[in-house]
Amino acid sequence: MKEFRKILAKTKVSILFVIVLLIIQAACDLSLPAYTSNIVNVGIQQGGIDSLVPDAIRKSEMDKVLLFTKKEQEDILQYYKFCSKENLSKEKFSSYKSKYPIIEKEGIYVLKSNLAKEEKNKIEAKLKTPMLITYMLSADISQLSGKNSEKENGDAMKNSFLQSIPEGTDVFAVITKMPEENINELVKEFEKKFDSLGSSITKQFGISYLKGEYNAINMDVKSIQIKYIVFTGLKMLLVALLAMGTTILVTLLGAKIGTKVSKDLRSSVFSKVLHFSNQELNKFSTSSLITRSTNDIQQIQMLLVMMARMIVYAPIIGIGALIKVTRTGSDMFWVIGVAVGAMLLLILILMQVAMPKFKQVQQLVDKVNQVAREILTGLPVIRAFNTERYEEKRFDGANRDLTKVNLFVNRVMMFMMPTMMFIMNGISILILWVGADSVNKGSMQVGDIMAFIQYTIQIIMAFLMLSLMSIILPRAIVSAKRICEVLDTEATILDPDDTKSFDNRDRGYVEFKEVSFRYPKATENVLNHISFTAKPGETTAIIGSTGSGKSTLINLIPRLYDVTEGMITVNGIDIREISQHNLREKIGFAPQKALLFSGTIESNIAYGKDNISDEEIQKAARIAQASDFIDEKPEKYKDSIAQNGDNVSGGQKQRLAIARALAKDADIFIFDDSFSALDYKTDRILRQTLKNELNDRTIIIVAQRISTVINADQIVVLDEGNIVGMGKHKDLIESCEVYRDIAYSQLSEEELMQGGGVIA
Ligand SMILES: Nc1ncnc2c1ncn2[C@@H]1O[C@H](COP(=O)(O)OP(=O)(O)OP(=O)(O)O)[C@@H](O)[C@H]1O
Repeated sequence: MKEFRKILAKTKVSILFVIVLLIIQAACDLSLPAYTSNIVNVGIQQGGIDSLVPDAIRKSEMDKVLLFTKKEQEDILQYYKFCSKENLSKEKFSSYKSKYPIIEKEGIYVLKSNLAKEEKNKIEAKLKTPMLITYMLSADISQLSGKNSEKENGDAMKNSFLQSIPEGTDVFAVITKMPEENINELVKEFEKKFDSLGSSITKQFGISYLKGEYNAINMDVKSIQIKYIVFTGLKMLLVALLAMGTTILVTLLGAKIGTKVSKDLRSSVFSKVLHFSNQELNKFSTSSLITRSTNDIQQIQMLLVMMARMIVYAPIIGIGALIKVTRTGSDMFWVIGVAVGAMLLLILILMQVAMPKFKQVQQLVDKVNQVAREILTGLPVIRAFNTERYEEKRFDGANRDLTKVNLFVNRVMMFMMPTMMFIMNGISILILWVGADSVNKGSMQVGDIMAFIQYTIQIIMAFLMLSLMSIILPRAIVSAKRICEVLDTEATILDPDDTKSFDNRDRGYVEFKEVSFRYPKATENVLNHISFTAKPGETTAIIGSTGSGKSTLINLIPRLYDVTEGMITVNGIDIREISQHNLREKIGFAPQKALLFSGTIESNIAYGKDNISDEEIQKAARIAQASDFIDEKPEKYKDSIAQNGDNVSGGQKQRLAIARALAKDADIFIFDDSFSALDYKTDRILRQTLKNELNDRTIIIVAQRISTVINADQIVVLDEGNIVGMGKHKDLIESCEVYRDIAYSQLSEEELMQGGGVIA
């Protein structure tokens, strides 16, 4: 987990950058519904007039308005410039005339430019009520307002207020003469009525008043509307482009983070595995390690790519949309509860039905993989035993099971999309239904309903994204755990802090001192108190029945496992005190199972030594008795070797593995049953050449054949992990029963007396 965190920490900056981008994207996405609402409310319904502060107003009209706010008169007028034919220069006058044609007849107040929003809000607060009262008391209300609802409301208010005034009297002339207290009372009465009408309707009154005033000034009202719609549309377009840009960047970065993390994880897992001893390798199994470094890492990559989009974005947009919805001031909040509830119910039902099947799918995929691998690797055996039919049926069964569950899961998930669309459309209808009433009451505008629908959909989508993550997340968590298991496993074979080094003049002097060994988790020792010495210039052979511990014994020398008791020394130094690299440099090893790598004959022989010359390669091949068959190949040493060395015979493979060990020019050579696939003649010549060419090196040979060991300087006889005999052939034949049994089972007495008849 520690290393996993370390890998994620490397992408911390990119992840932070993605979060910032997602916040920008969410801000853009969240502002789009507000723009739509503004286009509908202000652009279409209010003719592009967005505030109740008149840009220009006739002097006569301003005088009427100011009647109802005498105390604030100066405060309001400071934001306006009075313009008339008399106080403007000729040029200014003509420019004002083109904009406000009425100026020819009457002076006007023009709002000062560059006013801050707060200042405008302040003016609006002061002017709104007086302007509305002026509107209500205007004689030609029916002309000013095109809407029936406004006309009805306006007429009703006007009639109730003006009952006391005789018909035909100028209302404003009367009010001008009224004492200030009476005017204040009048204003209060109107305020009460405005409050009862609702903010949306009173705003519409104010807008209607302004439209009428602008018409009276002969301003180009149409162009105000078009300007507002085009300007807001352009802003919307910019925001949408910004959202698009951030989406592309986030996707790119998400993919980059995902691939980088998976690349780093793959290298970490791989370098960890390379340092594993056989003990750790056995613990995980090779196929599981392959799956962990491919499929499991792929799951993490997928999660990281999606995480940016879903886990981070969904809460931002969900919470953002909730805040925006509350700001609309609507009382339809409960609709969101209904929507989210319906969504959660749908997801819950689907999860209940589909989730167990998801797990089953994974298990069935494993099964199909296992059967396919078994069949593909065992094809020669299947053909030899004519069991193609049976295997076909076996594969078909596994395949069919997987298809069945997959189809079920897909059918269930198929319901998800249409049902989700149904819920979304249903919720939209519900919002329209409830919202229509709010519009009627004047507490909401049409554009607000549109924005409300869009925000609700954004909230639903956020929940949906999070629930989708709940499907992907458990799988990725399992994969992360499997990867961490590998990363957290410490190799049991480690270099000491202070390593000793060999004296370069010494050859390899190998000594086993009372060595015992037990495999991890095994209950009994495989080797017991083994003590012997393998000296330079001598061949030490190890012989014993199958399972007696021969391979185990020699695997201890290059520290593929560590001894459990006793010690092994090379040139007098405990091999655990030397670095693994230095120790293994000293050893040329030909394992029991000759394993070649894909490449050429040359690359395989040169595998263990840097900067090896062609002569050295050819010499190693010659000693290993491989040059004859190599020379027959069309491309000789450049001839290709397939994966696992599948395009050469068993004997040829062994000879190349021996050549590879020899090319290393080491001090200690270990051959683990490496001559078993060789014919007797080659075996004999090879041993003879080895003896001649490597006369100052330590040779350790594990063998089953008595003829291979008969001429060794020292033969160690193993039986059930114990040394039961040690010495030369002649002595052992007389003194060691186990050796004698092996010998007699392979050669006739006569051959044995002649020294095997095959001994060089
Ligand atoms: N990785 C392992 N984990 C547990 N036990 C093991 C492992 N490898 C080998 N053994 C056991 O250790 C014993 C000795 O095995 P080893 O391979 O050393 O025998 P061997 O003499 O080389 O046999 P052969 O001649 O058949 O290659 C056997 O009983 C075997 O089952």
